[in-house]
Amino acid sequence: MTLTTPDNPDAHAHAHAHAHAAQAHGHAQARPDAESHTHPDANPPAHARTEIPGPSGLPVLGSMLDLRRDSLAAFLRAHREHGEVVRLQAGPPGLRSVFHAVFAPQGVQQILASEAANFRKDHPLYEEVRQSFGNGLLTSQDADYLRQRRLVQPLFTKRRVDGYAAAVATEAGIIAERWRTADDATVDLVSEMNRFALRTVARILFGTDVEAAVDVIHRCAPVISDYVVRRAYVPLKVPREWPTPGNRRAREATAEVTAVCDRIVAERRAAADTPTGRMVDPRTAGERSPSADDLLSLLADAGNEEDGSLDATEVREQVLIFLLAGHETTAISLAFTLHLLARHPEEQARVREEIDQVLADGPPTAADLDRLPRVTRALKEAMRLYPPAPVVSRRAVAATEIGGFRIPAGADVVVAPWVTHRSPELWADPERFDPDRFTPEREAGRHRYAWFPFGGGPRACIGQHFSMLESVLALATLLRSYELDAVDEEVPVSAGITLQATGPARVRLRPHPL
Ligand code: HEM
Repeated sequence: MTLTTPDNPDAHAHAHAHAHAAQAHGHAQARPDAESHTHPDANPPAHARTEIPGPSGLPVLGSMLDLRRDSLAAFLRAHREHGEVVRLQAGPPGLRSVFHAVFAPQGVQQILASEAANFRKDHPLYEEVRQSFGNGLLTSQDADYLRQRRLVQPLFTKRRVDGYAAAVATEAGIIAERWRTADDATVDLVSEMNRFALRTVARILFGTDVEAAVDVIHRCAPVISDYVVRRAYVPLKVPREWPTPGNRRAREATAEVTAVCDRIVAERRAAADTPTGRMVDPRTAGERSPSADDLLSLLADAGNEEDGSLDATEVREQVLIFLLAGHETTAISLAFTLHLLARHPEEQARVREEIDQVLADGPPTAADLDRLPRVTRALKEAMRLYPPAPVVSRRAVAATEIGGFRIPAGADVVVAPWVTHRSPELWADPERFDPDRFTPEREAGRHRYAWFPFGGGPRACIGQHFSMLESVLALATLLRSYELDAVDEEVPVSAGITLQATGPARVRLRPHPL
């Protein structure tokens, strides 16, 4: 897999220097990496076309209803009918919101990587996410972002991530055990994997004291996510303070998750003097065991520092962002991998054969990761068909050119793994589940941004290595214990902040002899 986020902590110093240089131009948002060249003053060449094609939609509402009803289908149709750069408009004249969608890998690379400094997280969707979930690593920009990323990066180096394998295997083992008592031997993968991923990220990043948070996040996160997405695309927003039922529901849900995060932080602070709760120096964090220097320790410690590297609100917001970003995405990729394998028994048998050959009696370890390429390929193919972050949004600072079209300054722009991953120009028979698309030979011939479930460039997912490890080990644990038959053939989806399964993905379980 091509991954863009460097594990090497040295990359920070390098990136930092770049970011400062970019800041001097007034647009730095990020930690540019080797891939990223900033063109903050980019002027599109005169020959760039200003008329961007796109659906005209309804005379008054434009594409609003299509986008509301099924934005993923609307994007696919826009690509099919209008090409690689499309202009969409929604809402009545005067209140119309206009945005651009870019589908070709070259354009995606420009937005996420090579012109990353010109494409900021100022898009209305990110503004709403920021207001609801706070200024954590996913949403912050500029100096705040650099500070936060430097602080948490040591938790995501390869060595640290390998150290999380035991906790992942334990949590996956708990799910496998739970399934032994499932009613009618049938489970819904969507809710099962949600629970697994939330418990796992909570355990790894926050220690073991988060049981209470699991239920609250489970219940409240979807309410807040729905609210955020609904607000992001309406031309005229009702102020958040008004006492409408929608505002009230979202406010109550936010208050609950905030209280839970505050409680987690407070409990850890109270335990700070005990040997297990000891705060540590983030500079030496990599040298210690995961339980003694998890995310919460790093954050709480930084929150204590006199130079104010993180204030109390930032600590809580970081906790919240990591709980959310760290579970829904992995959960959906796991659920769809298992469900696709349940729908493709021959592929499931090939994957299981590999697992049976590779795994010894005990739980899987990080060392098994490279020895399970078939499992990894099935996971990557599931993330192609069901990218957990189906759409990623930005706002252009300066005008630029993409694919021969002029993107104006201030334009809202989205890239959509959902569409690029299904483009017939890039993927033969794109709807077919075919894990062999991800053999090393076939991957080598592909554009870096033909497959980008983790985003790319300086703001690529910090959790990607962890998520891959977690998913492969969980798949190995579950598939070596159970054979799966699909009960639901199709699982309906919609685009929230992450991809949402809007129906169950049930499978029937048959114990697989060990
Ligand atoms: C299949 C699993 C996952 C997928 C598909 C995924 C996808 C993404 C994508 C597309 C982005 C970039 C968003 C943008 O450019 O606007 C991102 C960023 C991020 N993800 Fe993930 N993610 C996954 C798992 C995780 C996990 C397990 C964690 C935490 C433990 C995590 C934490 C984050 C954070 C904090 C960011 C912001 C990083 C930054 O801007 O520096 N993600 N993720």
